[in-house]
Amino acid sequence: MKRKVYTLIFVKKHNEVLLGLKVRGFGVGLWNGFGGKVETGESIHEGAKRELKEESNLNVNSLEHVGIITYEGDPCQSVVHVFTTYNTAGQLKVSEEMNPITWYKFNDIPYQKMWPDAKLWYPYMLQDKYFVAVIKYIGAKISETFITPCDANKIQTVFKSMV
Ligand SMILES: CNc1ncnc2c1ncn2[C@@H]1O[C@H](COP(=O)(O)OP(=O)(O)OP(=O)(O)O)[C@@H](O)[C@H]1O
Repeated sequence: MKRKVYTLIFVKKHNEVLLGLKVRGFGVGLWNGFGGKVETGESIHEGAKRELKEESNLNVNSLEHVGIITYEGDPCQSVVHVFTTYNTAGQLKVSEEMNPITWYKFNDIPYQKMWPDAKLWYPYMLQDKYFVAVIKYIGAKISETFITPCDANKIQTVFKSMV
């Protein structure tokens, strides 16, 4: 079975993270990082940079790969590669996909208006701790989870085996 491959990028500064409210498509009405499907012919990093630009107008040189989330069951079977960055260039702008775009303090993340799995792995992402997660959904509800911290070398090995 071929899984859809997605990227999810979190722009961070000090104790704040940039989130956008999804105004169309998958996860509409929920706050999320920036990202989308990796397209044929582009690398996962290229896809991540393109989506960040399309959705927020921000440019980024280097992204840190901090997590891999595998989603089982509904709403779809997918792999999401999670990246963070502290370094962006350009003027932040809302887009047709994300509006508004807001800095949220780490202790004020709107988990009640996000995918239900977010609160399980954001603590890792916010602390730049590498992690691997498997989340199984039945309909809109989580039925099983497995989340573990992972050292940076191991996650790179897993990542390379997937690309
Ligand atoms: C189920 N639990 C989940 N929790 C948090 N985030 C999730 C997620 N499942 C998918 N995601 C992210 O949601 C975005 C969808 O993007 P989506 O709009 O479908 O992709 P893309 O921009 O390519 O679509 P267009 O076809 O161009 O509209 C993308 O960032 C992807 O990483």
